[in-house]
Amino acid sequence: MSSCGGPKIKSELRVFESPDELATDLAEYISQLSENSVKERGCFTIALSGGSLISLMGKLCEAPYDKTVDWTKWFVFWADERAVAKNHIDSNYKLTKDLFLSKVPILNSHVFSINDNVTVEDAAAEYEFAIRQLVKIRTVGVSESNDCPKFDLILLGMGPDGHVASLFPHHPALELKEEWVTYITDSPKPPPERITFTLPVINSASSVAMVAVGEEKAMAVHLATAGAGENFDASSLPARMVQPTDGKLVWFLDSTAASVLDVSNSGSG
Ligand SMILES: O=C1O[C@H](COP(=O)(O)O)[C@@H](O)[C@H](O)[C@H]1O
Repeated sequence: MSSCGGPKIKSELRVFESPDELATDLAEYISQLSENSVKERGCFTIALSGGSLISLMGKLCEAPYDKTVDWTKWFVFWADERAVAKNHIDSNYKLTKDLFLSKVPILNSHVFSINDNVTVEDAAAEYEFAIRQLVKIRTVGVSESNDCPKFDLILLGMGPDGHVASLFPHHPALELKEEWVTYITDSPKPPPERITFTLPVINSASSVAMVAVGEEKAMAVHLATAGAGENFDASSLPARMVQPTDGKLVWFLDSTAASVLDVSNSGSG
């Protein structure tokens, strides 16, 4: 692995020869954060996305983590979900259930999936309400700067267009300041209806991990992590708007996703 501090945005870049090496380090990283949160707060709140990220979490289900992670202290959320039934192939919940949740002993009552039986508008409102209740009892922490929920870790994938969760380039949802969870009905990537965390929630997390593999992500990775000119339109690249206020941002990249990284951004390896 080579590692370097990101440029203008306070972040760490971890670059791996292969997705397999990335997955090994990602499992260790998540396990360490879990251990720290359980020690400090008695629980670990993690918000997941969909896509390729979930298969890259597979090593967490294997030794030693299957035994060493305190799974009973985990509370699982979704940073975004597609408006499809939970057994639909496009469901982020189904993906996570099949590849991760079915393999580790996380309590069912600690899994906060998004309602697939109501409209996206209602599902977003219901999800925000549920998170507000968990913030009140401090299962989910709270940001001191803006009263937003402070998840211990938000794991994000990124599309080749730079979208994160279901926040797409130039979409008005990128501007939301008060809402914690919102919905969209015009996703450029199918399915069109989705529910998503807003940027204030993502940027209030204690840790955000951005995971990207594959050459088709290389340009978006470069633009999201490089220093940009004053005229750069941030809303053209939502991944660039992920800038935790008090938390830490770590990029996990394979060598192909990192292939266009600005060399002037690379620090010690
Ligand atoms: O639609 C989505 O896409 C992104 C990226 O997916 P990937 O397969 O290109 O890694 C994902 O992070 C998001 O959760 C999902 O809904």
